[in-house]
Parts: sequence; structure tokens; C-alpha cells
Amino acid sequence: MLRRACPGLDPGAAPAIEVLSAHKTYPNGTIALQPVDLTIPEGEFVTLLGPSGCGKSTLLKMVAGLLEPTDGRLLLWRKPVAQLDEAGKKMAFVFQAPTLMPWASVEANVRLPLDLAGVPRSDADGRVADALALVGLAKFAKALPRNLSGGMQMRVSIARSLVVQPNLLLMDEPFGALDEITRHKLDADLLHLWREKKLTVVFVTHSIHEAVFLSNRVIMMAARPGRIVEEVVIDEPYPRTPDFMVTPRFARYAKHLQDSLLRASKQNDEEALS
Ligand SMILES: Nc1ncnc2c1ncn2[C@@H]1O[C@H](COP(=O)(O)OP(=O)(O)OP(=O)(O)O)[C@@H](O)[C@H]1O
Repeated sequence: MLRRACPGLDPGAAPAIEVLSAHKTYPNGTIALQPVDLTIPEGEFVTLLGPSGCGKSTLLKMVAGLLEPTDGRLLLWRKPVAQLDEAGKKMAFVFQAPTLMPWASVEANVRLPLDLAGVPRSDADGRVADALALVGLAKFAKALPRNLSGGMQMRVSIARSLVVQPNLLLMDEPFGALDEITRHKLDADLLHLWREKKLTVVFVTHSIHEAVFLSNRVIMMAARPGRIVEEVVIDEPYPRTPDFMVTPRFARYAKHLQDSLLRASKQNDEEALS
């Protein structure tokens, strides 16, 4: 269960992400992350799991180039994050809240990154239509966000990230605010997109079940200070269907991660009290 190699991944895949002894102390002195070393090959689906405050978002934001590490390095396709374009690759970040412009139509929201990049409307319109089709919202292009459900708004947010045709998708608890049925549906759709577009995905969640269902590999983190404590390979084939979630194998992975999370959280509580 705990082998490090990820089945189904090209063993010769280039590293998409290399975190090299990167650590982060915020200006107020909070040590959010001890030095982290992590390599994620192209095409892998990796999930960061751990108790609140263990540095999941900090790590993801450092990979995105939104936060500078205090020390250490982050490479994307072997280049510093700021030089991703030179590597011929693109990244997109999906936050927990869909953060849509309420006054603008669905298609205008999805087109925003292309407008900001100065892509002519003649090119942009086709790409927006493709992205909306990918998330099943082609018929809602003219709708306003307020007329959509929470799940549909999150699909718009995902379409907006896909419109730049990313190679790397970074997702910070994207479905955390949704009901369980909607979350399962979006998880399944995300796996489909990941495989179809051959994306590399780093996904943050608090849900053990979501982590097992989605991932090639789960990175378990603990807090005070934030660090990686375990890596668990989910050695199961894709496509994964909801049937996988009621198998004994799924239950074994979930139990293993639950025990690991409890250990990480207990340490967390003890260190908070000391
Ligand atoms: N801008 C900041 N300034 C100071 N401390 C911060 C800042 N952002 C986060 N922290 C602290 O850094 C630690 C790690 O935070 P981070 O948000 O990365 O954890 P997390 O695992 O994503 O948490 P959660 O699951 O609650 O979202 C926490 O102790 C947090 O309070």
C-alpha cells in the first residue's frame, strides 16, 4: 500500500515540480513550513492532506509563485517558477471560492484571463466555448453567476482556469464548500479532465475520501511547524468510478490515512498546548 512508485505514470516522466528544501517563515515569525523536498512528475495527481495550519496552502502558493520561500528553491519543468513560460508550460490556480464577477456573464468570466493577456476576441471566443463545453456548461454561456448553483459556479471557475490551456493545475480546496453529491460529481469530472488533458494536478483537501478517490499519491502533512510526515501511493487503476469508494481496498486506504491524520492532528494539539 505504501510503495513510492506511482503505477500508471510514465516512469520516464520529467519532473513537473521540484520543491528543493523550500521553507517558509512569515514576517510575524510563524514557521509555516520546515524545509520541504518534493518531486512531482509530469502527469501525476498529487493531493496535500493534513490538519488545519499544516502549511498546505503555503506550499501550494509557493509552487504557484504567489509566495516566495524564505529559503530553498522551487522549479517547474526544471526552471524557476517565474520562467515557466520559457519552459513552454502554463499553470492555473483554482481557489475554494469561485470568485466570479457577478455583473458579467459566464462566458465573460471565463474569458477574463484571455482578455488580461490581450488575446484577440476572434481566438478567445473559440477557447471559451471549448472550456465551457469541457465542464458541461455550454448552454449557460450567457447566464449570470447568481442564476447558477454553487456547483455550477465552481465549474465556471474551473473553465476559467482551463481556458489558458494549462499543463499544471493547482487547486486549493476547490470543492470544500459544496454538498457531498455535487463534490463527488465534480471529483469525477476533474479526473476525466486530468486524464483527457494530461494535466499535472496538485490538489488540497481536508477530505480523506476525496484524496483516496482522486490521487496517485497523497502527501500527509503535520503542523507546528508544517512539514511532510508521510507519502501514500494509491495503487489503483483509473478510471475510478464511485464503485471504487465502496471496496475494501478503498476502506483500507481511508483507514490508513485517517490514522495518519489523527497522529498528525494529535501532535498538533499537544504542541499547541505545550
Ligand atoms: N500571511 C500569513 N502571516 C502569518 N502567518 C500565516 C499567514 N498565512 C498563514 N499563516 C500561518 O501559517 C501556518 C500555515 O498556514 P496555511 O494556511 O498554509 O495552512 P493550511 O494547512 O493550508 O491550513 P487550512 O487547512 O486551515 O487552510 C498557519 O499557522 C497559519 O496561521
